[in-house]
Amino acid sequence: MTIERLAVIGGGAWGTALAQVAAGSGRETLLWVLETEVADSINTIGENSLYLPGVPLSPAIRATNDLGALADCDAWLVVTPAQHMRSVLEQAPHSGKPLVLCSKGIENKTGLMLHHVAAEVCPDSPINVISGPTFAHEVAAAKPTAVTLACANWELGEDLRERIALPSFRIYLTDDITGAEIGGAVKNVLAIACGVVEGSNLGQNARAALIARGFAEMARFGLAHGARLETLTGMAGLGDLVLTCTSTSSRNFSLGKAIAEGRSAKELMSDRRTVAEGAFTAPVLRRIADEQGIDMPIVTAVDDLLAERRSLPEVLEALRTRPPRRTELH
Ligand SMILES: NC(=O)C1=CN([C@@H]2O[C@H](COP(=O)(O)OP(=O)(O)OC[C@H]3O[C@@H](n4cnc5c(N)ncnc54)[C@H](O)[C@@H]3O)[C@@H](O)[C@H]2O)C=CC1
Ligand SMILES: O=C(CO)COP(=O)(O)O
Repeated sequence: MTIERLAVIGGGAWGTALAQVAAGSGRETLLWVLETEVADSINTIGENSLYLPGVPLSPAIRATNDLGALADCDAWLVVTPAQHMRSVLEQAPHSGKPLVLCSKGIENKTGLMLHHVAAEVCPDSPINVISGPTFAHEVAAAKPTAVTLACANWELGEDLRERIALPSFRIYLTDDITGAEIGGAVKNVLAIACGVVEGSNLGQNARAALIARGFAEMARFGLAHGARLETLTGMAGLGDLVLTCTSTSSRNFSLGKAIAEGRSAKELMSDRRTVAEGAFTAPVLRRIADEQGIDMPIVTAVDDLLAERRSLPEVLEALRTRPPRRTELH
């Protein structure tokens, strides 16, 4: 199928940056945003001054608050916070259009991965996923970026790639939707843990060890759910893990750092406008891992810290004194 008119659902930093990509070759792109002031700011001054300030946006982007306006578009990039995806899709006029899920998380109340949520709400739509190491401000500024596009079928994947890719936005195709989603969801929790290491001044050796052991947790969880290791070692897993575990540009990393510096997790969460998905993913990921007997000590530690169930010295001591495994992955 020819995909010409693209819509982006969600006017946070990432939705706005993806609209900038979709409009990159001057093609009209519709951006649904929740807040009227965000639509006004994009349509009048060409900037999303609330979520992506300082980035001049393409004039080919038109913002709307009306979900009904999406009916005319050929495919939708879905970029709401994970916990709001279901309710937004339920109100949108879907009718078998391809969806590309770009959010990272697991639905807390059901434990479902986002492609399962989308399939429940939009049963006639082919569901696809974009994931990878993609700080929104860099993508919006056309800095070189590569992502994984996981597709329901190869032909649709090629059509979507053709429509979305730019020289600065390189797209690798796969059919491993589960792997692409798990990589993006799990790395957010691990980025919080790396922020804790940074804020606790534990050093770069400790951070590298945490990235490696965190990846082992991602791989154990992913493989148990049918993900492929090649996906988890690619953009959507390891690539994104490295990005967000090494930079204060990551909201998740910064959250962990602030907790280690003595701020209360609950206070930090209640104060924020932007989303740190790892805080919502940690409890549900831990719950699923516990139910399925998947060993995820770093995820468990993050969940306990966020819920203020254990103190920072307690979780660090528990991680430090775990008996070493015979092999690294199992
Ligand atoms: N910012 C980034 O660099 C990247 C973000 N992502 C993912 O994209 C998703 C969206 O994140 P951002 O665009 O960064 O958001 P953001 O943190 O910049 O903004 C928050 C967004 O939440 C929306 N929101 C708040 N309450 C809502 C509700 N009740 N219903 C629907 N929407 C509501 C706001 O309208 C706004 O669009 C997340 O899953 C995130 O993990 C993925 C890759 C990169
Ligand atoms: O997912 C991201 C980059 O790939 C953005 O990470 P944060 O949500 O931690 O800022």
